[in-house]
Amino acid sequence: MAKIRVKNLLLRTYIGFNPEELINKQDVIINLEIEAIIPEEALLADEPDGIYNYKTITKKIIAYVQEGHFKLLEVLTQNLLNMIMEDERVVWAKVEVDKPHALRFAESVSFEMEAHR
Ligand SMILES: Nc1nc2c(c(=O)[nH]1)N=C([C@H](O)[C@H](O)COP(=O)(O)OP(=O)(O)OP(=O)(O)O)CN2
Repeated sequence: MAKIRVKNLLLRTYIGFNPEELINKQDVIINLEIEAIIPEEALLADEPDGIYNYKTITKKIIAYVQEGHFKLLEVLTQNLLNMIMEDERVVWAKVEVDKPHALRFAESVSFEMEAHR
């Protein structure tokens, strides 16, 4: 078992339900923690066959976030978590999505959600 961390993935998307948020993209910062099974053969052979490839899930998330429209931060967070858990090799995952300047007097607001098998 191994824990993978993808740190501070900075993307732009439509996030929020205020009128101006529906038409202007904003930054979101995504942090992922993924515990996945590592095949013994991959470790012994130092070969990528059968590994949980962190690039694959990161690219999928980038495309999904950049092409999507989300009114609620919790919906975006939950959908990313669901996407990660679709892979049977993932035993546990945590997703945090940060929305900088979401509130006038706060640096940011974030939602954090986790799931396990
Ligand atoms: N549970 C959630 N609550 C809110 C979400 C959300 O996604 N989940 N989103 C928003 C708004 O989209 C936005 O992030 C903040 O709202 P806003 O009213 O504009 O906040 P301000 O502090 O800027 O409000 P002012 O009245 O201008 O001070 C809200 N809640």
